[in-house]
Amino acid sequence: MAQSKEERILNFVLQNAIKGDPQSVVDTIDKYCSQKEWAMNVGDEKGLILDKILEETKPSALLELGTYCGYSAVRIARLLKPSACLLTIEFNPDFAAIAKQMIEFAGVQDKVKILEGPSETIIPQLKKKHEVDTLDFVFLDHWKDRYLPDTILLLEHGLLRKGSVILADNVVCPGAPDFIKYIRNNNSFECTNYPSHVEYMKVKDAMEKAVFLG
Ligand SMILES: O=C(NCCCOCn1ccc2cnccc21)c1cc(-c2ccc(F)cc2)cc(O)c1O
Ligand SMILES: [Mg+2]
Repeated sequence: MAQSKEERILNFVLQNAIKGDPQSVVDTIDKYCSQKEWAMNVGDEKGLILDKILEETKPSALLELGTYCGYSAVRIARLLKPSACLLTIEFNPDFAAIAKQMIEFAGVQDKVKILEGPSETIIPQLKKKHEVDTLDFVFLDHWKDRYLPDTILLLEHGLLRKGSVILADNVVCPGAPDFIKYIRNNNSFECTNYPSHVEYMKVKDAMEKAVFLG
């Protein structure tokens, strides 16, 4: 069977990165995807914005929507304190299998749990099935038309608390206009826009941070 792009990315990491070194895994994926095959990782430019917001927030309970190959899960986990936990939801089983191997190679498997399936099914299960109380940090990087409905699901299920941070990738390209309209007009959120570019491209993009005010 011909290899998928995601398998080629994983194999490049297994052959070129340092096992147990999450920074080398992040750098190796960025090298492959900027020089050989584009892929929808958050990337190095937006990754630095993500890093900075994580360092300011110091979260213990995190949720990521859109694992893909595990680039942002490794990038996030490398900055977390030992007791912190990142739950990451992936819809595509092939991508989830790649991400599992990527996360284990990076050595951050103790801080990351991959949940396979659609966010609309898994979010309502987080409290009872996955022992979540409230989330300190949510990274939205899945289907762009799910950003708004899933934010509303998080609110409805009491998963946000005063100070919870939502960070959304791609609010310019591909864009999430309904999410942006809602979150910027909702007085329960304090929003900040971070202009950037689509990963590994010169095309304009941005991330949006929304702090829940309770
Ligand atoms: O499409 C993108 N991401 C989404 C993947 C599917 O996510 C599906 N998915 C993952 C969990 C999950 C849980 N529930 C439902 C669906 C769920 C995405 C796309 C681009 C992009 C930019 C320019 C282009 F010309 C073309 C593409 C860039 C990005 O950074 C992205 O993140
Ligand atoms: Mg993205």
